Amino acid sequence: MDKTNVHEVRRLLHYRELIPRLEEALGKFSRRDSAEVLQPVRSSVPLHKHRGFMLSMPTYMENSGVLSTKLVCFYNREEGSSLPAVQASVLLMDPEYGNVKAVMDGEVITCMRTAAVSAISTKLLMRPEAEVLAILGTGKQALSHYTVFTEMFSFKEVRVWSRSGQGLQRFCQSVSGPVTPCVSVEEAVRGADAIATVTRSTEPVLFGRWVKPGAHVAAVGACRPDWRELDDALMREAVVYVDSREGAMSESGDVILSGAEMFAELGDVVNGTKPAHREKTTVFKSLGMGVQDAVSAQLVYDKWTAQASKQ
Ligand SMILES: NC(=O)c1ccc[n+]([C@@H]2O[C@H](COP(=O)([O-])OP(=O)(O)OC[C@H]3O[C@@H](n4cnc5c(N)ncnc54)[C@H](O)[C@@H]3O)[C@@H](O)[C@H]2O)c1
Ligand SMILES: O=C(O)[C@@H]1CCCCN1
Repeated sequence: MDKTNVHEVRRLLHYRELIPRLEEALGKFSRRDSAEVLQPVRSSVPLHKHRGFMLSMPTYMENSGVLSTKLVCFYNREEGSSLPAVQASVLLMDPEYGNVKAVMDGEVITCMRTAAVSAISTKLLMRPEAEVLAILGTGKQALSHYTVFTEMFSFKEVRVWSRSGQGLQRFCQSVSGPVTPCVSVEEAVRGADAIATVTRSTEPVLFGRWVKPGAHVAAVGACRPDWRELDDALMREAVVYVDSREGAMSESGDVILSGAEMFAELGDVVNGTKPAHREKTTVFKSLGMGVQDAVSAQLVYDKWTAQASKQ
């Protein structure tokens, strides 16, 4: 298999197949069994001139025979820039021979697996009677979060906020279901039961004083140790879950700078070794993990080879 392009990955990847695999992978990761998942903290190279970073995300799942690495560049672009904020490729390798089996587009994988993991955190940590979802940001992640959240849950209202009026308009035109555009973050999140923060902000946009007690926040942006999306009050009041403790300690400004305690990894909740505090305000601080890309790429590869062998 050579280069699998964006359209091919989009055609082959579906949330209904991806979500159970990701949930299983989160559980495996949190067991810290090196035969299940070996995933060192990713390395990061700053691209100062272009206000970006390159991340290298190797992962080995010995028991499943999956060896992969994602290479991803992300940028803190000016608003309105036509250049992409995130570009990625995923390499799948044969662990015995060391050859590359597939190189595939990583942008769709990044969008879908990140939104799917936020949906898993929301499934596990949101109150069952939830009615209102708020999405902060209107970029690629906002779209994938809208798609999977409206597929998985039955919210009565989905609100969205963007600091860019144009972005808000584009988002509302491109989604297939109902959405309420909001002019301020406060208007979007007041009374919301679930909130997804998917911005490129480097300073807090979501403040604890606006958040309904018992709400669940899936915090996806702010992936640098000095970047924030959530304020100290929210971080300290909420029960904080992370994807990886090591990752959060090295990369999450919201965790490091607030001094908030990390209660558990999402995988601990999947494994039943830590409780899901649905009754409390919860934050899931997502940074993204190589194992999420590994299982997503393997799923694409399996479906691609199964189809190719029938032709
Ligand atoms: N946790 C993960 O696994 C993961 C994966 C991919 C991307 N991300 C991060 O998620 C964020 C969104 O990614 P994307 O691909 O949707 O980017 P994008 O560029 O497509 O969208 C970014 C959105 O943030 C808004 N924005 C930019 N600067 C802002 C500011 N200062 N305040 C408020 N809003 C601002 C933009 O208007 C836009 O709506 C980025 O920070 C990215 O690094 C995280
Ligand atoms: O895990 C990822 O793929 C992302 C890419 C962009 C920055 C944060 N992490």
